[in-house]
Amino acid sequence: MTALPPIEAAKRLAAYAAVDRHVKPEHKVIGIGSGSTVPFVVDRIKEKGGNESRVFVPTGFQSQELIVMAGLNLGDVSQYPVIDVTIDGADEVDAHLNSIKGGGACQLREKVLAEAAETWIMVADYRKNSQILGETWTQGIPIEVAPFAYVSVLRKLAALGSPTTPEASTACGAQGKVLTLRMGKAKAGPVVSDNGNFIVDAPFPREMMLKPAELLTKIKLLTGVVEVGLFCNLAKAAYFGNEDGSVTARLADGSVETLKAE
Ligand SMILES: O=C(CO)[C@H](O)[C@H](O)COP(=O)(O)O
Repeated sequence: MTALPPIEAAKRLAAYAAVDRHVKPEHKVIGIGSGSTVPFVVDRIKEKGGNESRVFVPTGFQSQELIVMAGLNLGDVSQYPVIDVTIDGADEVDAHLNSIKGGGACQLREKVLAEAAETWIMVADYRKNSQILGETWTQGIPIEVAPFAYVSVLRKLAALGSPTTPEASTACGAQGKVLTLRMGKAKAGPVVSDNGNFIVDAPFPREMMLKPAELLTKIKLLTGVVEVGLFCNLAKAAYFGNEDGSVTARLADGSVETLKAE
């Protein structure tokens, strides 16, 4: 196997373990998530073969390109509303398999494919394996917002408790991060999602992050919010590649397995 930098190697370990466990020969419709871990998922699926009679459904532009470049059959969730298994990355996963997603601004399509899947699996490196959301992913919950409503949504998120000054953020345990409209890196102006919407990153007080499903409901009810990057009660398992070459598998029933390095 090619030598990779440690974090990339950890991502690959997680992705390979998840494919080996959850993509079964009888699975014909497979969801492919977004981010930098997912290319290893596609590599493994390609390597294992048997894909001629399968269809792969992407969560966004990046995964669509991955599927096409790998020579796999591309499908759409409107053609395949029931997916056998979707494997996706995550920005942080808590002790109960709730997660923050949307670091790549794909959370709307990612959630549609997570909910469409009989089995939804997360893959990540060890840095994402957390107890409480917001511990390591400090920039806030990614929220997809209708562009014309973003100022109104920012005001409502602030009223809900998302801090707008570093002082308030530090005081409430949100690690100094503030409510922000996500801006492009090589583009003037805001990040625009694959669906033409803006992304707001909203940190919340630690006590609110302890109850992610409750927080998700509150944010989702704000007019102008399209989707929230909190994924609660959806995952069957999460796989984390570790620095020592092992993989930690955390399952929905709370059990934890360590898959030893080969
Ligand atoms: O939610 C996502 C994109 O919206 C990604 O799955 C998440 O950001 C994880 O990415 P990576 O595998 O690069 O850590």
